Amino acid sequence: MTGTQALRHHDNFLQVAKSYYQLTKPRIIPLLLITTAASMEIASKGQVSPLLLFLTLLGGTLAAAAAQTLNCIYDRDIDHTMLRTRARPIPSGRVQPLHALIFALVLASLSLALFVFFVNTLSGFLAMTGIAFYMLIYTHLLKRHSIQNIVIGGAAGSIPPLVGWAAVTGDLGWIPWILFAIIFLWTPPHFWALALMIKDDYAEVDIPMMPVVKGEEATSEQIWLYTLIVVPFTFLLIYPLAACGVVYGVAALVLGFVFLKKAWRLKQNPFDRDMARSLFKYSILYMMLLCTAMVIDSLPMTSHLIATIASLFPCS
Ligand code: HEM
Ligand SMILES: CC(C)=CCC/C(C)=C/CC/C(C)=C/COP(=O)(O)OP(=O)(O)O
Repeated sequence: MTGTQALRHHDNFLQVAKSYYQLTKPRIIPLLLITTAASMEIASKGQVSPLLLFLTLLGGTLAAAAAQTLNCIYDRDIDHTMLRTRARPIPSGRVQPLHALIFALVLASLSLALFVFFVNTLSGFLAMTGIAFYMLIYTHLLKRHSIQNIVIGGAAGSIPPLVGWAAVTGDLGWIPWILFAIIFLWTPPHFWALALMIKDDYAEVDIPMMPVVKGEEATSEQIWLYTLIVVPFTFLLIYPLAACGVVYGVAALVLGFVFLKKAWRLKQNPFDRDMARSLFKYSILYMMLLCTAMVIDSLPMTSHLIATIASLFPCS
């Protein structure tokens, strides 16, 4: 092989690797992992073993990547029509659906093996349930047929904290189910804000997303209602569950206030796409910071620090 041929070969390999990477919709995965990590830190009171954390996040990454790849195969027809998704690897012809299917099966098998052999069976079972729910319930049954598609489908994206909790404790309880519910209730404001921005795209492919079927006013009203429920819901982790403390409490209060303010402003201006964009972006920041606060709150160092500060202000 000449030098030029070797270089071309190398470039081709990089292009193929990039296409497979894009099949996994990699930008969404970090937030799924942050919710998993937050749950693990709460479950272990901030003392999760770094190896268990690494293995669980790796297994979660592989499962989420498999789920997204399967979704790319199933939705290749509508992805081809929509502007936002047209350049994805399958609709643009860079990856054959059969090759993508093999890739997804390999990722899912690696994830299951990793969970079962190095973490535990329950976490593996939950991760596989996440893939199955996302594909069968959301992508197949609901996405193209029900206006409640992302409300019910949101359960798939809410499974990662259950995986994290199960990885640490081997079972489930109230706290992980409340984490599940927080993400479940957060999903409609997260997604419908985006759907308001790109309503025309969904209308073109006959996907019954809320803004297409019910219009901007009803959607922004629904966004407001879900935000109104999810923000108070986040405080259940403090009372009665006592899973989080003051750091999380302050974060949930401030972050929740801004979330409500943005949702309220959108309700007042349902046709303003900039406000919808602002709420969509904020929804991601909200979940990221809320989970980060859970992690900080659960670290033993934080409770020591708070105890020290409290001792400086003795009350008689
Ligand atoms: C049924 C539930 C959900 C639906 C339908 C949904 C839908 C979407 C869509 C269509 C996008 C735009 C992606 C793109 O431009 O390619 C997006 C972005 C995003 N979603 Fe969701 N989402 C859901 C749940 C979640 C969950 C549970 C998380 C994580 C906890 C999440 C995290 C993100 C992030 C981080 C982005 C931004 C990606 C970027 O930077 O481009 N989503 N979501
Ligand atoms: C535990 C585990 C493995 C869970 C996996 C759950 C999972 C992959 C959730 C992601 C939800 C999501 C970002 C949906 C995108 O909607 P869409 O597919 O309609 O987006 P699109 O319009 O961009 O294709």
